Amino acid sequence: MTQLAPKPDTGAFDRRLLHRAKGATVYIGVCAGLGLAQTACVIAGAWLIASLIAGAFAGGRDLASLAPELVGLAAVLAARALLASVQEAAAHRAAAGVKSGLRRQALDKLMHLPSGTRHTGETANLLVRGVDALDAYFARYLPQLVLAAIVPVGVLAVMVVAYPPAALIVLLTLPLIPLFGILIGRYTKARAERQWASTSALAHHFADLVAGLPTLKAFGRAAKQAGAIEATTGEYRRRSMALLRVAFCSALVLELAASLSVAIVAVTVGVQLVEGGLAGAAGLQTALLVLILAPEAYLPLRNVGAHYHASAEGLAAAEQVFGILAEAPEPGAEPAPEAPQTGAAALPSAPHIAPPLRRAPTIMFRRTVFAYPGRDPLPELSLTVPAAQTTVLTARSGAGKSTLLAALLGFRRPVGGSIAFDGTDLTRLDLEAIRRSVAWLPQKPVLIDGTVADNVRLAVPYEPSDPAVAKAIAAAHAPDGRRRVAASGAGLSAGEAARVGLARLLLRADLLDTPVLLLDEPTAHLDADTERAVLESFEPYRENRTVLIASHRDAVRAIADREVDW
Ligand SMILES: Nc1ncnc2c1ncn2[C@@H]1O[C@H](COP(=O)(O)OP(=O)(O)OP(=O)(O)O)[C@@H](O)[C@H]1O
Repeated sequence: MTQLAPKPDTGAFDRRLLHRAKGATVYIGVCAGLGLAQTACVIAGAWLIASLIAGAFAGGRDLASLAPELVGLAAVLAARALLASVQEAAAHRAAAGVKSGLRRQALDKLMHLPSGTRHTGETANLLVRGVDALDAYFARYLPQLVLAAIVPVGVLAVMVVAYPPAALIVLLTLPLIPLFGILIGRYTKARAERQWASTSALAHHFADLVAGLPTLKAFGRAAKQAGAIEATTGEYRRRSMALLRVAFCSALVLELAASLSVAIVAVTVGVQLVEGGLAGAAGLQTALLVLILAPEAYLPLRNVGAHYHASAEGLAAAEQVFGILAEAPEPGAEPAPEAPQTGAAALPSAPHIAPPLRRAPTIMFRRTVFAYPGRDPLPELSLTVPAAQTTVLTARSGAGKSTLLAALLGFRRPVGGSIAFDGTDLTRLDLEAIRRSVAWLPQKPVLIDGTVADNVRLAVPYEPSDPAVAKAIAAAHAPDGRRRVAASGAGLSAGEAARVGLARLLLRADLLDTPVLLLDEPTAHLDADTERAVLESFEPYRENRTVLIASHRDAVRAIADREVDW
């Protein structure tokens, strides 16, 4: 499981989050503007209520003379409601922008990181559910944080003028709220990270389980998984409850501190009223103004504490996204291009993308060593793949043939030695350009939901013509182009799926004129007759290309110019 980055920066403002998010600074500005307006409404509302009550009960004013205050109060209440809805709309807009920006950056980065090092279920959970959890940060926590910086100042200023002793009490007790909030927040952060880790583990586990369910059923082990699921969900429940416990306790503590502080103000004001320090209608109005305003000073600070818990999960997820963004890209990787807005419409219309390698290259592995985490490194390998020839790798299973093919595309990086195309080290070449020069058939081609033809069309970065697709399908002896394929190739036999993959390779070789062909066990699932037919159709594609095939099959070895074992 990907670990959380060691140096979190998730204080009041997560600067990296705001820095990464276009428009977030504007949003903070909008929040500040709305905060000022809300503060004005709070003060005006309190003053109007105090004036109404004092006027009616101590000043002997009738309903008609109170009308201006009543209208004013209605206007203030309407303005508060309007500001709240504008705030809500701005928050959702900002959150949507930030989330899509983060997802795009993470996906761009993932495209340039070595494949196979990250669990799919976990990554999907992070970029969907995890990033969604940032809603609470942007829509709830940040606005309250801005209000917490503005409202108490405005309220205190009014209190200083109206009744300084109450202002002094609020000034002395107000810091208790953030102090308690910070103390509790330290607990929350660690717990939110643990809870997020268990969510990731749960997603990881479920994705594996669903993918492996047919196999588990065949071996009669499906029911046994219930225990494992129970343990993972139990862990998730335990950690979620622990986080909620802290959240409830925190709300209680902050509530208590605020209530006690307001009570002290109320007692002080009450004593003054009784002793005559605040006499008459004016005295009553001042007392009411102070009593109404005092809780308003504490409210945004209490809300900051409460919303911090709700936003903690999103921040823990954002931390992991930053981990991805900070990872070193593949050597030679180009900066991430702007993501296209839509699928088909964004495809380039020009049907020709010049392959950067103009002719079939000689590929050299010099004392190259590959290693997988937690495994002994594979044996050192030196090997020359001659230009414009077909080389078949026949090394034993597990020797590293697929690894070697993947390395030519930059999906695996050697830990020692080097790989060179025509004498130039791969690390000094433009990896995207190299990939555009290569047509690759992996051992298990990825198939998507659609028709066979849809799957073959994926070979090139634009919409290929129907005759070109049909030609590739025929040459690979793949099933009819109109046949439906479900996700992951369901609906096709293993041999049929391999031939759809081969058709993809042939289409790419044809249309992009790729000088390098890499094939991993292209005929592993085929009967002898189909294998012969496929290899015959493949013959013209091998001409003037550097072809590297991993295979143990005699028919494939028979077409090789060179065989390599190690
Ligand atoms: N993602 C991975 N994580 C850890 N080890 C891996 C990973 N992929 C491959 N390996 C290991 O690296 C070694 C080489 O694997 P590779 O698939 O390259 O061998 P291969 O020669 O293509 O095998 P085969 O002929 O069976 O396809 C194997 O021991 C394999 O277990």
